Formats: sequence, structure tokens, C-alpha cells
Amino acid sequence: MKVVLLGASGQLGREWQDFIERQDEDEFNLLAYTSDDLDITHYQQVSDELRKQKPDLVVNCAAYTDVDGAEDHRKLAQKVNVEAVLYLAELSQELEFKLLHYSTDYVFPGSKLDRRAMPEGYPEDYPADPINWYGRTKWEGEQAIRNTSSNYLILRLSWVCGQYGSNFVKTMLELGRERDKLQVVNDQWGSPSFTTDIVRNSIALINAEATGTYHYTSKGLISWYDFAEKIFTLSDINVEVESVDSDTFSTKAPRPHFSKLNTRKITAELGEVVDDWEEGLIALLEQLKKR
Ligand SMILES: NC(=O)C1=CN([C@@H]2O[C@H](COP(=O)(O)OP(=O)(O)OC[C@H]3O[C@@H](n4cnc5c(N)ncnc54)[C@H](OP(=O)(O)O)[C@@H]3O)[C@@H](O)[C@H]2O)C=CC1
Ligand SMILES: Cc1cn([C@H]2C[C@H](O)[C@@H](COP(=O)(O)OP(=O)(O)O[C@H]3O[C@@H](C)C(=O)[C@@H](O)[C@H]3O)O2)c(=O)[nH]c1=O
Repeated sequence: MKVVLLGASGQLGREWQDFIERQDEDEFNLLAYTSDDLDITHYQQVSDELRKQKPDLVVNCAAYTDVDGAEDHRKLAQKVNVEAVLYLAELSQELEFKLLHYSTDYVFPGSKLDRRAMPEGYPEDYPADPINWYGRTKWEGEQAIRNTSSNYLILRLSWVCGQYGSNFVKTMLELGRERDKLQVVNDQWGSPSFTTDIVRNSIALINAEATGTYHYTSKGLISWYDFAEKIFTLSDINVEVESVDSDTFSTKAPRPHFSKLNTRKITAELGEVVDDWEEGLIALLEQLKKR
């Protein structure tokens, strides 16, 4: 299968490349493009390249992911997360490739009431109602695909962490080593998704010829504070972590209080593929230690 990977230098893009390199058979012929190789907002270049390569599958790991930055750079976030995605969806229809696109838990409103009503998380068909600009652009990008392409897979993820790029685990390890004391929010609940699990399950969904929208995240429901505590305990880092609410640790973009994704649908499709978040964290810390 010929696969074009966009956003190849991000945390998920690099994990995709690693995963394919580790495969024994040549199941996938992967062509990886960083933003320098191919900017997805340069439509003519995208069109020329995809017409030339004629892929069976385009994996879109490219996105504007700076949640606070999106509030100040609304047009850019809109261009990358909506307009360029619409263009990819149009090309998928015209050139007949499958489009695998990633989206986020931040499309959901995340009220504290929702946490009580849906402790196992939001199902795929729960109405989106994002509370920040990043979430809004990601939702509009999803809708652009649904309204345009008949051959797509949208995989919603939450709290993505892996060995590459920047994420909460790596930020905590850095801050924990630099500082004596940290504040971490205790009133935003969800679950991390680890990049190795995401790529494995993305490929399983592709092999199962799944289409439509799916959720993937680890088992369990934790706050960022719980996550930070576990990162420090497992890493033997001695730092004082103060548990604070979102008003105390305020950010430019509001974050949902609850953003757990329900994973019943992917489990029904693929079997018991959803891993425990603590196991995922232990594996990631091991990987980081080796690097
Ligand atoms: N990170 C997270 O916690 C979550 C992420 N997701 C989704 O998962 C997907 C992958 O995220 P993740 O790997 O974490 O993100 P990263 O921020 O690590 O990577 C995003 C990549 O997109 C590239 N990019 C940005 N703009 C363009 C552009 N115009 N053209 C081409 N490439 C571009 C970036 O390149 P460069 O660095 O060179 O600009 C970067 O390599 C995204 O769709 C994201 O919304 C979903 C839930 C949680
Ligand atoms: C660094 C830091 C963050 N926080 C808070 C801020 C925020 O509410 C939460 C997580 O911080 P981050 O900056 O990693 O969060 P954030 O950028 O909101 O992460 C999100 O990224 C996008 C792309 C997604 O799609 C989401 O699923 C989610 O993973 O922890 C603290 O409380 N203390 C700290 O020292």
C-alpha cells in the first residue's frame, strides 16, 4: 500500500515513520513529508505531489496544535486545521485515496456535569461544542472531511504523548528537574493516548477497512495532576506538586474539565486494543530513558 504521510516531523508523524521502519514485510511504501517538504496550505504543491504519487492512503499528522497560540493566531490555525483539510478531502474524493485524519477530545464541551453523566467518556456521536479556537478548528476540519470525502477515517485522540516532539510527559520531566515546586491542575479530567498505541491502532483500523469516526485513548480517567504525580513517582523525581484548579493555573485558551473519549466503538471493531494509561506511561518513560 502506498502511503503519503503529512506532518512527518511531529510527535505522531515521527512515530508513524518508526513503526513502518520496524515492520519486516513491505506492507507499506511510506513517503513522509515534513512541513518543509510539503506545506499543506500550499494547495498547488499538495495537488501536484498527490497527483504524481497516486497514494492509496494519505495520513494527515499535520496540524496547528498550539492550543493557547491558536487564540492569537486564529487565521493560521483555521488555514491549517480547516481549509487545508478540506482541500485534502476534495483530493481524496477526486484521486480516490483514503484519508486518515486525526482529531481531538477538545471538540467536546467538557463540562463537569458531562463527567458525572458519562464517566466512560464521550461517544463518537455526542454533539461537539468546542470551548477554544483550536478545538473549534479541529471540529470544522472534521466536518469538512465528512461533507466532502466518502473514503475517510477520523481518529479522535486525547492528551497525546510519545518519545518525539513536545508533550505533557516531557514538559513535566523537564520542569520537575529544573524546579523545586510546580502547580498542576486537578479539575481537568481525561486520559492520555500514547503514540505507539495510536499508530498500531491506526494501522489495525486501516487493515480492517474501517471508515468513519473512531475514538482512541487509554483506559482510565485521571486529572493532569494525577498524571504529573505518577510521572514524578515513576521517574524518582523529587518535586513538590501543588494541586490547583483551572482558575489558579489560568491559560489563554480555556480547557475542557472533562474530555475522556469513550472507546467502545474501536473495541467492538478491533477487540481488546485499549491499553491501561499507567502501562503506557511506564513504556514511554523506558523509551525516553534509552534515548
Ligand atoms: N498533541 C496532542 O495532545 C493531541 C494531538 N491531536 C491531533 O493529533 C495530530 C498529530 O498531533 P501531534 O503529532 O501531537 O502534533 P505536533 O504538533 O507534534 O505535530 C504537528 C505537525 O504538523 C506540522 N505542520 C504544521 N503546520 C503545517 C503545515 N502548514 N503543513 C505541513 N505540516 C504542518 C508541524 O510541522 P512543523 O513543526 O515543522 O511546523 C508538525 O510536524 C493532530 O491532528 C492533532 O490535532 C489530538 C489530540 C491530542
Ligand atoms: C506545563 C503545565 C501545564 N498545566 C496544565 C495546562 C493544561 O490545562 C494541562 C495540559 O497542558 P498542555 O500544555 O500539555 O496541554 P494542552 O496543550 O491543552 O494539551 C492538549 O493538546 C492538544 C493539541 C490536544 O488536542 C489535547 O488533547 C491536549 O493534549 O496542564 C499545569 O497545570 N501545570 C503546568 O506546569
